[in-house]
Amino acid sequence: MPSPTALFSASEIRDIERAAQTTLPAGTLMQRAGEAAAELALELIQSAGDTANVLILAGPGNNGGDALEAAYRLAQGSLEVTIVLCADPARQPLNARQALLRAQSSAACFVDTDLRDDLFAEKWDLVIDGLFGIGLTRAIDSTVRPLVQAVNVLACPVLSLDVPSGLDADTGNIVGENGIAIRASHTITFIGNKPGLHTAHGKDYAGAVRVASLDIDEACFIPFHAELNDVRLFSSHLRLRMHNSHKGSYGDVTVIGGARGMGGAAILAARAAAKSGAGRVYAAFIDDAPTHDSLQPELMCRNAVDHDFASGTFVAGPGLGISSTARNILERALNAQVPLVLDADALNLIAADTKLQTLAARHASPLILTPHPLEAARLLGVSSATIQDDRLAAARQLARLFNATIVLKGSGTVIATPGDNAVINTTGNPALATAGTGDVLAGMCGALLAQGWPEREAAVGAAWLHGHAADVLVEQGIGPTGLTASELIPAIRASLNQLINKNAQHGRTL
Ligand SMILES: NC(=O)C1=CN([C@@H]2O[C@H](COP(=O)(O)OP(=O)(O)OC[C@H]3O[C@@H](n4cnc5c(N)ncnc54)[C@H](OP(=O)(O)O)[C@@H]3O)[C@@H](O)[C@H]2O)[C@@H](O)CC1
Ligand SMILES: Nc1ncnc2c1ncn2[C@@H]1O[C@H](COP(=O)(O)OP(=O)(O)O)[C@@H](O)[C@H]1O
Ligand SMILES: [K+]
Repeated sequence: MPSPTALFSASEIRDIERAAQTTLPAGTLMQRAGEAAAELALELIQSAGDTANVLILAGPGNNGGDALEAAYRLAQGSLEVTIVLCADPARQPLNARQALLRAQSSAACFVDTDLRDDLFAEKWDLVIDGLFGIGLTRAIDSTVRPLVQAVNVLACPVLSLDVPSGLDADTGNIVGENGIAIRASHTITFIGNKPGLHTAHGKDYAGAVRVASLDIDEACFIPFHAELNDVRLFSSHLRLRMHNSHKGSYGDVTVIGGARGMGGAAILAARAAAKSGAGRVYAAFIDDAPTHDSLQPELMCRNAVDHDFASGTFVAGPGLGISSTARNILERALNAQVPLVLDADALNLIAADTKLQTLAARHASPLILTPHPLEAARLLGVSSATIQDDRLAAARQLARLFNATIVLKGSGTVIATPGDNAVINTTGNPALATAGTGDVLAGMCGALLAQGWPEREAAVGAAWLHGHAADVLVEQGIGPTGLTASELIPAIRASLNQLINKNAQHGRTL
């Protein structure tokens, strides 16, 4: 078993599969996949009793073979198993053809796809989707499309095998132009976990993901290049405070931003930095600075032009604007050899200015960039659709270009650092889709850098905590609708303290 958080591309899965097959009798992996799928199916229909009605859709390739193996097993008991075979048996791969023969020998009932209307008038307790897996190369065509549409409006659980049919396992996008995909409530994915189940459309289409490694020998697993976020990735920095410490022990953060009309963005980032543990926080405003933040008077508010850029950690961008003053202040920050987080308009200014690009790429201290897809698109000179087409590739490309840690935000935030595995964040939800939550994330990254966390751990830890705080708030009924960025900040503080306390060894600072 590889690490439970490892993610593999479809081509890596095929390599592992090939290595495993050399030592196993033909059809073994498919039989194991069918067995694991049948096991989960039984869990999902537990409440429906022994006579539950299960509809199984089997496609033309090995994914269909997995479905037929599952059908064969489920039909051994008292369940009503109905199979729709969307394949010409003469063209099935050998193992899938064997699986068909076994399913045909069972009590499962085969129905014709033409009987679709009757089919979907039935009440199903579970649908198993084995139409297509990682072999889908083009949009699901008109023969299967109506079946997918019909499944997607059913109220029962839908279990996809390996990947929801129609979803790209590498990118989380729908395969092909005008493609369509099954929206599953559960996905059982084989051999190893896949990035496309966790980013872009992945979470919406895959539902709850379970990995069945099919008992493949550990030696067949190749090193992985992407992984799911996990507290273990940053836990060594979740340290209790030394008693003999002072504000200088936890670093200074300066947020540069807050141009006229956008002062709130800088304040949100600064408040988030303070509540994520920075020792001192400055809010350096591009235009007129307020005397203070009356809700958070600890913040030191001042005009950016008067600020000293020689030391501390900087978060440039929240509400920065794109004025020439903003540009010149940003240049000063890029020239200073200080840890730096770049967000929002700092990224837009850099995208439009080759000198700033060079300065950013040459920045010798820790550097984190936190673009959303449109900002990433501007930095790479492409459209945001191109970024979303392959979020992992885009984040990795930006990491190489700027020799920095990139946090490509959105559903399944991707964190990429040169020379290291890309990480897909697992926490967070659409409550975060509201103005200002990105400013909060940038402030958090700054605070963790200021407390001495390395850039990758700061980015990965900030993304995890930011999402976790939103998850906790939604559980409490504060969101998803109407959660505000301000409300997120105290929840982040609570999550951070909980993690630190949980991680502390018998109250000792290690
Ligand atoms: N091998 C093993 O040991 C194991 C494999 N495993 C399982 O195998 C899955 C991969 O199987 P796979 O490679 O056969 O591909 P799969 O996803 O079934 O689809 C390919 C078929 O679809 C067809 N097709 C493609 N696009 C189409 C379209 N738009 N519309 C219509 N047809 C289209 C394509 O036809 P063609 O492109 O040749 O015309 C071909 O017939 C994997 O996800 C996992 O579930 C597990 O059992 C573990 C062990
Ligand atoms: N659907 C979602 N699921 C998870 N996280 C999300 C979702 N939508 C937005 N977020 C998170 O919310 C934040 C939004 O940041 P951003 O778009 O920069 O907003 P703003 O600039 O208004 O602060 C990011 O951290 C992003 O990952
Ligand atoms: K499938």
